[in-house]
Amino acid sequence: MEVKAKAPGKIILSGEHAVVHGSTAVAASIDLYTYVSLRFPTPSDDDDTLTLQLKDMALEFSWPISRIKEALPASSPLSSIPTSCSMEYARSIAALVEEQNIPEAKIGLAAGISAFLWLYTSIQGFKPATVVITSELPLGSGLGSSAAFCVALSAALLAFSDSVSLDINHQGWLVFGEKEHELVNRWAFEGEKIIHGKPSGIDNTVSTYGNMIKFRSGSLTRIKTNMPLKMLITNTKVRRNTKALVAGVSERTLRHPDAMSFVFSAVDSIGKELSTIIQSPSPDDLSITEKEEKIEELMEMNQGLLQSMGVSHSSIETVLQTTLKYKLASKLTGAGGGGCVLTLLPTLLSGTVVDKVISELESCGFQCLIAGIGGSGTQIFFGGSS
Ligand SMILES: Nc1ncnc2c1ncn2[C@@H]1O[C@H](COP(=O)(O)OP(=O)(O)O)[C@@H](O)[C@H]1O
Ligand SMILES: C[C@@](O)(CCOP(=O)(O)O)CC(=O)O
Ligand SMILES: [Mg+2]
Repeated sequence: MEVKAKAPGKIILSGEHAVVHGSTAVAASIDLYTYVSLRFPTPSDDDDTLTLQLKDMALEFSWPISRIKEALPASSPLSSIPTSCSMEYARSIAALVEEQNIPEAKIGLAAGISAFLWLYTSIQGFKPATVVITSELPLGSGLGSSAAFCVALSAALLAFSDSVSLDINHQGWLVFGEKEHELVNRWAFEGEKIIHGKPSGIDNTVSTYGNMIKFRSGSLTRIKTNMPLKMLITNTKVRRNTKALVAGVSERTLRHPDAMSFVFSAVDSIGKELSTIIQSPSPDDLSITEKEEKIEELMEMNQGLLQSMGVSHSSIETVLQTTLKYKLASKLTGAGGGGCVLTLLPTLLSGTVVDKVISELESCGFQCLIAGIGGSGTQIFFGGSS
């Protein structure tokens, strides 16, 4: 029995960090995916282990099922309702992760492996299986690799659970229905909590549903748009950790509650205005160029507010200054502190300018890509190959 699942990464057009504190944010899926394949052994395989292979990194982690049963609280009933990982369970999982001797340079993976063990044992219990992960997303760069990982994992695990009933004979990639989407999203959020500490839920939500969304306090509004949005994504290649950056903003908020509440409120207004512009039918009173100019201004304002939250970085500032030379507006995307920067590429911008700005950014050691925006959310595929 085998199932594959895929889930996309994302860009946040406005509102990262502030969304954790209740502000409106706007995000879109991108056409870079994390893939999870889940296979249960047949009795003749005589395999009684749970194995996690991280293919891109050539890493494999494996636990005898007897060891997992010994380490984790025996009375963890399989739950059809997504539940949070208790402190006690988290400690037991941490012991299982520590035994794997993760290379020091890859210690950031411990959080992802813990989320894996939580989601696996909560949805599938103590069954042997092999789970293989591959990803087109850079990890820890603001493109939502943690959410894509949790969403694809939850989708694969739920595909073979009693909580959903699916046509396992379906040919090709299958899109979940509303009920399954909700379940995947809620489980993925529990995984994100293990990785991020205090996630807003925007990343797992846009990875589950795809397209473009407006998100505020846990609820999503789908954004319908005919506007062709083209963004250059520049990866500064400065790795950072979302959990630490989110905690840093919370600490600043505790120190300066009044000032920060104005910052969050300004970000909220930016998100609302941005979604109105993106959704306004074309052609209307605003031409595409006028809309793009407004979006550029909102992006610049959002970047200024992110800077005042303390999540910019010298590498991000270099990208901003470089793109500004070409009169292009940019903002960081995701948690900041390094990671990726978005630059709006207006419809009428010539290819020559795009080539020039990319080559200047690349000469600084950054990596540029133009991803498709607003594609499909999570999907599953029954059977061996896709
Ligand atoms: N393909 C993957 N395999 C294992 N762990 C992953 C994978 N993708 C993401 N993760 C986990 O998520 C962490 C990165 O998440 P985060 O700091 O939120 O950055 P981002 O979500 O922007 O990539 C990694 O350090 C790892 O723990
Ligand atoms: C900073 C934040 O708004 C987005 C984090 O995105 P990423 O993990 O850096 O891709 C956190 C959140 O909303 O959960
Ligand atoms: Mg993340």
